[in-house]
Amino acid sequence: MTLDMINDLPFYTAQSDECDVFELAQNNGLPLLLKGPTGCGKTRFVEHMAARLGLPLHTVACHDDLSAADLIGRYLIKGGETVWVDGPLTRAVREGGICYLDEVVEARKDVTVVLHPLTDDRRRLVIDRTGEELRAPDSFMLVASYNPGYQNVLKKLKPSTRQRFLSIGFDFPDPAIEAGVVARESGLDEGRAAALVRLAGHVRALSGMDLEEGVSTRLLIYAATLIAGGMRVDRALETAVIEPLSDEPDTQQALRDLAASVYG
Ligand SMILES: Nc1ncnc2c1ncn2[C@@H]1O[C@H](COP(=O)(O)OP(=O)(O)OP(=O)(O)O)[C@@H](O)[C@H]1O
Repeated sequence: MTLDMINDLPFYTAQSDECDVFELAQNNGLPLLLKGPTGCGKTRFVEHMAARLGLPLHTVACHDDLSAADLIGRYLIKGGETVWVDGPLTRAVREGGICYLDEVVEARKDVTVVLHPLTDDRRRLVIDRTGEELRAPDSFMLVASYNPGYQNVLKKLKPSTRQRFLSIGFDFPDPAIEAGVVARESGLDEGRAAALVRLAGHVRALSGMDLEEGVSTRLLIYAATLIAGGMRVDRALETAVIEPLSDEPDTQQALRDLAASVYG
């Protein structure tokens, strides 16, 4: 039995010293930015660390319609009365917990500016609508993630935002670690999980195709889950890897050829 299971923590295998960095950042009231491709474990890492530190976690999936009120809160009519309802950022500040802004680069710049007084030594959240100014408790931590791989020139974090965060670069784990993660999450045996990870290595090395990004650990876990459930490997790869990665017939064929070379 692993320590994670004993403590009932969300399962997470560290890639490097990211757990120590997170803990030091949290201890010192510093915000943290996680950069890396989709499905490589950033969210799981935050869930694991929040549980390990015993802090409540409020996660926000950022998008371009997200308003400052979505983060901070708004007045709502309830039973004929107007009541103030905290947003996830305010809840995290009040509770001294963690607020995780997933894909923060999707949020409008006027929203990210709300974060500025919270992410420097002021550590304050101003709630204009209620006239409150909250001082974040020492345990409060802001964590954000983004995927630099999308190379969307229009969507970049302002330097004044990104230079308020410590940053950790994530990538897909080393093959042995990734095979362990895939096996553990799907129930597939390590040998067949390792074959999926080998295929992933080839897919991630492909260049000049219409793949915006290599196959994620998340998709490998999907494929492994289908295989563990009794699906033929080629069908599982079609559904969990090839179709999700590309709509282009030529690219799909190239992926099938790669799979054939691994599974020969
Ligand atoms: N190091 C790891 N330890 C344990 N599980 C992992 C690890 N890396 C990836 N996973 C698994 O991969 C899945 C996808 O990871 P996660 O949701 O954390 O990705 P993400 O990087 O946050 O993706 P996105 O940017 O799309 O939100 C997790 O649900 C988990 O099953």
